[in-house]
Amino acid sequence: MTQGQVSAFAPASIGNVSVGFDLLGAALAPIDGSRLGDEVSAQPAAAFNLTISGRFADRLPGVASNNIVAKAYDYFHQRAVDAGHGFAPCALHLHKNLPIGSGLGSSASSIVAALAALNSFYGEPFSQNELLQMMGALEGQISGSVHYDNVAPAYLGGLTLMVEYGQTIASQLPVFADWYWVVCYSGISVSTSAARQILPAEFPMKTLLAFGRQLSVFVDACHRGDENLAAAMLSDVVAEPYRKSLLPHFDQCRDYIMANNGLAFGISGSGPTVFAVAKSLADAEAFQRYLQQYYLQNDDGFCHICKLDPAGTRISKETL
Ligand SMILES: Nc1ncnc2c1ncn2[C@@H]1O[C@H](COP(=O)(O)OP(=O)(O)O)[C@@H](O)[C@H]1O
Ligand SMILES: N[C@@H](CCOP(=O)(O)O)C(=O)O
Repeated sequence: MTQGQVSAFAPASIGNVSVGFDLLGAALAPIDGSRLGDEVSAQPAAAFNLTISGRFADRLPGVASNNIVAKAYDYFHQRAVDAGHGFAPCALHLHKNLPIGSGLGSSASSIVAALAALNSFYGEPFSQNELLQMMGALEGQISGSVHYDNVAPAYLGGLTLMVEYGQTIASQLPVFADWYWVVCYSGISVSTSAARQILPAEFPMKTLLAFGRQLSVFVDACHRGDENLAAAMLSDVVAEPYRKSLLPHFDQCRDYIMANNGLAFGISGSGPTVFAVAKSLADAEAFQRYLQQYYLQNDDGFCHICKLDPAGTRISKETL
């Protein structure tokens, strides 16, 4: 156990990235250097305690034990004890920067920051893959089913493809470094669990074939560095047709972006955040201005120009 404080920052993420429902995710880093993600700190304490601060702290469950960070602590503790590790309590602090129910992987960011901070604080009892499995299990408690497309990019960084075979949960794809990812959170909340429930339980064969073709061609195009082909595949035949009805002005914004050099436009995770992909900073700035004018619904909303975050979760340590 570390004697000082350990902090972990986990970035916001785009789930699905249009083409890979539950299978593809991307970590985000605003180009203005702002920290779009949650941070959790652990420090020695006589008993467990969770304190919370940050812009969206007041939107979280009033009872701290219902916070996913407290659940992450209990789960980590149980798993450590089961694995035969000693365990002295610690206190956690959550800095909640991400809006809840935003489609930016808000719960995933808290989960990843909490488990990464705890693992570092207790001297890395769990491997990266064990920790990712634990992150997926906690995310499943919130959304109703295990999906790694937010926790994996938030932890590992970059553009992550879910493997879920043998010991490998996710692998990182090559990225197009010059792409800008403009993300716009409208300011309203959409529950991931509810947005999963409106999807059909079964899809027609035509949709299945389109989904398989687009995802596999996208992955192949990333590996071959064919950005036009990769961008052409970035559309969502699974969730967007059903979920866009929850998102005012979605079609209008897509029409503008795609008519003005946009490479792609889609729903980030389960929404309401949307993302637009631009090839130049000038295009990204134009998309940001348009989305700020037409997609924002209230003062909680925001719009960031991002690059993909190659680093994922960052750990910092302060010794006493
Ligand atoms: N630290 C936390 N961060 C985000 N959501 C949390 C946290 N702790 C508990 N929750 C609850 O988990 C649910 C998250 O909802 P969800 O729609 O999955 O959000 P998101 O898509 O932003 O991750 C909400 O009911 C929220 O109150
Ligand atoms: N694949 C999931 C992603 C949910 O992302 P979130 O940021 O809305 O939690 C889904 O589409 O349900």
